[in-house]
Amino acid sequence: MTTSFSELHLSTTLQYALEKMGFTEATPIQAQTIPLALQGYDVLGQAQTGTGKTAAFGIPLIETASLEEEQIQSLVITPTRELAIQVAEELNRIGAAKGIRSIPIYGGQDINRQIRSLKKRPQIIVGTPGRLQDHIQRRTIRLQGIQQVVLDEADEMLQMGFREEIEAILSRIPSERQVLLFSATMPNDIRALAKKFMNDPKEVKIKAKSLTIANIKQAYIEVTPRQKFDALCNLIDFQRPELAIVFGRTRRRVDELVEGLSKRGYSVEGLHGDYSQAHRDRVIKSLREGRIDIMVATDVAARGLDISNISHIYNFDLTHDAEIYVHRIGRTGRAGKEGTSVTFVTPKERDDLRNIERVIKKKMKKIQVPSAKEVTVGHQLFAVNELINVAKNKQHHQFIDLAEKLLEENDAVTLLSAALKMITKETDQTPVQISHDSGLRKRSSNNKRSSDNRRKGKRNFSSSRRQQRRNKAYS
Ligand SMILES: Nc1ncnc2c1ncn2[C@@H]1O[C@H](COP(=O)(O)OP(=O)(O)OP(=O)(O)O)[C@@H](O)[C@H]1O
Ligand SMILES: [Mg+2]
Repeated sequence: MTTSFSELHLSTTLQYALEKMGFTEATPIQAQTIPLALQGYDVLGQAQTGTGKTAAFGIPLIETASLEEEQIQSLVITPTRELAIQVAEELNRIGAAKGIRSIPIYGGQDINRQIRSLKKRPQIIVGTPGRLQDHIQRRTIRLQGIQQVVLDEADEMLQMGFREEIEAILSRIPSERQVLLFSATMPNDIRALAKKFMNDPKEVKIKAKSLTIANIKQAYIEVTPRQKFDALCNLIDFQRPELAIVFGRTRRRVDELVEGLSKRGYSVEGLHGDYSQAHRDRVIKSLREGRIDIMVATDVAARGLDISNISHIYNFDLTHDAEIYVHRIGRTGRAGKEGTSVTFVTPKERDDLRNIERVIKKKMKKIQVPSAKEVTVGHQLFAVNELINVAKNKQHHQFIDLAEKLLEENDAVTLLSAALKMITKETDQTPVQISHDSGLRKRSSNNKRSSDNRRKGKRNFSSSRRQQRRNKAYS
């Protein structure tokens, strides 16, 4: 059953904006949560990655926003800076026809510049918890006019140690506000937060067999740590992703992978918390615009990022947190597109893989790493296809005279095979050393991301500060 936006009784201005964006029908999470949010209920919304949760909260915010009121009306809180930028952009697209403006507010950007843009009185602010707190304390953001608060990826913000900031922000917002909370994953501690700060929320969970979306083909390979890098190159060469994200465990791993892949001739950039915000913005933009083919990232890129042409996710390092896994692979297969993920598993990590499969309720398919010979054949087939496509699309006319001349003195097979040799990518064997990584550490009872803790619904607050430091490292 499908729901059109007109059935949701949206204003014609908004329907027009959505049509212009190419949104013809509401996704299930939108169909179920938009009416509730428009009626003023608090909403807890859970749906798989890439299924339109941003517009599910964005549409009601914009529909109810008023152009007359000269103050901030809605606040959206996101865990990462990249996400704040992306969500503000999507809200601006939805709100443009009505004249509703959203601005992103995040750490790493000049605060005075942000203060100047706040003076232009946007109706919606999308920010990361730390920087929002900063503005609230400076009184450059005033909360008394806020009618709606959205927590996007609330579970991640708690995991990152932002509980204090979020609670502090929520406790300063007028109590008659509406709170909307969205994520693809809803661990138990979110419900505790919801109980404390939401008013009898309506819970909407889009039913699915698995936590992960069906249009992502999920595979894994078994490799030793030493084989990982060559396996990655072979997979990339064989699968030929349109755009790919490779997830590494640490910043150092990410740096080494970027260096190694560049040495082998791939067009690649890295993303992690040590880079300046300007660099991070450039990398995301390059990937969006297809100026690079591969982004290697820490989990800072695991949540919410929406780049439609990402066709492949490589989990170079396994995560033992099934929720992180869900979000990582969810960077592909968005808005109905197909995607592929390949997870690298060392012999020691087999149990962790099984644990993820159990939590997501889906088995991954074991595949073999393509051999060097298969990769070579793949390169050759690709070259042949390229050649045939150029011929089919008649892009070769200016070479016809030259070809005829060449054929007077040489035979066709020799010439054609020489041409194929020239356009076939050669497998690059440049030696690359990636530092030894001891793999996943044993789960400890102190680890907040440990599934054991979650199962018991137990939270470990004592490590909150440590976690916060880690999150700064991470974001
Ligand atoms: N009704 C719709 N019709 C067509 N495309 C849509 C619709 N709603 C959203 N989209 C598009 O789908 C893509 C994914 O949406 P969005 O980023 O909101 O997903 P999400 O559910 O928040 O995923 P994640 O859990 O990874 O954050 C976006 O490019 C968005 O513009
Ligand atoms: Mg999202």
